[in-house]
Amino acid sequence: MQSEANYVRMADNKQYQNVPDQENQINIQNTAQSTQNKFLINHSENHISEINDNKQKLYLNYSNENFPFMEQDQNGNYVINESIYLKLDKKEGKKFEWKLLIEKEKIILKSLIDDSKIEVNWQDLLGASYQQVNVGGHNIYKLNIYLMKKDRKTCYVAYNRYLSSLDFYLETESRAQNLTKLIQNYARNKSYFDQIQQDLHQKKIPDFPKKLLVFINPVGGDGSAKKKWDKVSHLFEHAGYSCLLVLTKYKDHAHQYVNEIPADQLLEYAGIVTVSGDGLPHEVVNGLFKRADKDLVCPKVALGVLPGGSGNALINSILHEIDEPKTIEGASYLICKGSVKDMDMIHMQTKSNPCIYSFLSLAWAYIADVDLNSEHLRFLARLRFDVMGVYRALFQKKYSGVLYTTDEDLEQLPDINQPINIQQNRWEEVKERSFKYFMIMNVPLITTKDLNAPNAHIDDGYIDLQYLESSKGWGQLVKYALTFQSGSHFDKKTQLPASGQKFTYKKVKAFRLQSVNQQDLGLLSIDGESYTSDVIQGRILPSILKVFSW
Ligand SMILES: Nc1ncnc2c1ncn2[C@@H]1O[C@H](COP(=O)(O)OP(=O)(O)OP(=O)(O)O)[C@@H](O)[C@H]1O
Repeated sequence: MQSEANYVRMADNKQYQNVPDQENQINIQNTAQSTQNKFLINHSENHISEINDNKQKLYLNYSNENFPFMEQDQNGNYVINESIYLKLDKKEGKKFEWKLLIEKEKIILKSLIDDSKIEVNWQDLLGASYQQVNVGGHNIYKLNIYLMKKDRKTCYVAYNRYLSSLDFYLETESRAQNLTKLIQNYARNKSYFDQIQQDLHQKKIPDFPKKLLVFINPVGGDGSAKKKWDKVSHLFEHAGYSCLLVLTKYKDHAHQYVNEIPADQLLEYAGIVTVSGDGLPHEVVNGLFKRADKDLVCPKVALGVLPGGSGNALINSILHEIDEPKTIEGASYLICKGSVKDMDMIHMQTKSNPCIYSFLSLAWAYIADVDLNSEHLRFLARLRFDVMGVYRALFQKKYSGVLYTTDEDLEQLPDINQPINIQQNRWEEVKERSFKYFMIMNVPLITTKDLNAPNAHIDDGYIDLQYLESSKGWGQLVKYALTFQSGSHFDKKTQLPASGQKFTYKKVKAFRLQSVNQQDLGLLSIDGESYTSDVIQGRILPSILKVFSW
């Protein structure tokens, strides 16, 4: 598979290479020349006494060793002894000694000279790297601790995650390397804190699974997915990941790739990332779940999405649910943190396609029309949905179909070639057979920003169903079209359709939609991809897909 792919392998552990730091070298040298002996601190001479405030804390100590070690305090808690660092004030050329404490929720850097203290919440910690720098003729090691704090530059701009770094200096490479690994491990997984003691006891800091398989769709959205990746790839390096990039060459390339790659190779990856709209993750998920060994690989490989297309509903729904910035930096940060969550999917079925895995939605009638008939407006990026949405709300169509739903858990879908047996599984049939709007949702957002299903959650075990029968009148679709983008078609308190809205809203476990006359139902959009059939049915598969989230 790999020889066919147009791939670029990023340098593994690039951050470990020696990178001369010209700026610092010049600034530091002025003072270091005169204070050379003092500058390179002798760790054993500067041993700092233990700090014990009865909290569970880790104190790093490198004295006489290149490896931090731990010991038990008088309360029986394990502590890792303190270490000494230099922080250099570039402007004034001063040097400061600092120590590093790692706690379960945060890293604390304390100055030994004054009361200065820097606290980094685990939640904002991205990773670390080190480089060799030459200071006053001595090679020392610059350690960068990377943070990505949630912030807004001005009140007019939405929140984003911004990269910053804290720079410290260490005397030996093995100290810098060990500490880099330790911080990268801890940044990815808070519970690594509990394991640090054991690792240090055995003088071994493990490498975490740090390979990602990244698919980039060069033709998705406005065609800028590769540029978008280039803008954030350094964040993945700072977090310690190495990435195999695959630029997709044709539709279904990613599907085929993940479907055919041998399991042992696939399991080397902590996750699969797409830089695209929703089409490429749809391919990846279907390629993965249609593998014969899906029960082995799917629980171990997580899906991450970087918004790089015109419809980015999946990643924006995930970010929406955890209140993270809906930006490529926010999405990158989410993947870098490495936490994984179980998400629901819907197993959908048409007569010609017995198994379609959907993580987003099924649109028919108005929305399918807007989504799929706006392909010729692709040059407008996400604006294409707005332009087509207004047009179709003004010039409305009616769509015929028979709709069945049930809120009972189904072990499997009914035989698609047989009529639904209403007596079984509490199936209900909707009386009216003409609709203007029909939407099945598994996530809250229908596009990059439209909050169509504010009460749908990625792991609630239900399908959100909304539909509007034709008998409800022309004005109802216009009212719906004007409000569904903001989510104000729902009452926030009751979580039911807002006053004046006449669409039907239900949480169901399974559905079937079939044509009244054996003809095609018309356009069906599953996760934004086009399908046609005279019947489509689906059931919820709770918590089956691993996605990067917390
Ligand atoms: N190299 C390629 N050439 C043609 N089509 C491709 C290629 N790579 C991926 N595709 C297909 O492009 C379609 C759109 O992809 P993607 O979701 O990334 O972009 P998008 O513009 O946001 O579209 P969507 O409307 O689905 O959100 C998908 O169906 C995908 O299978």
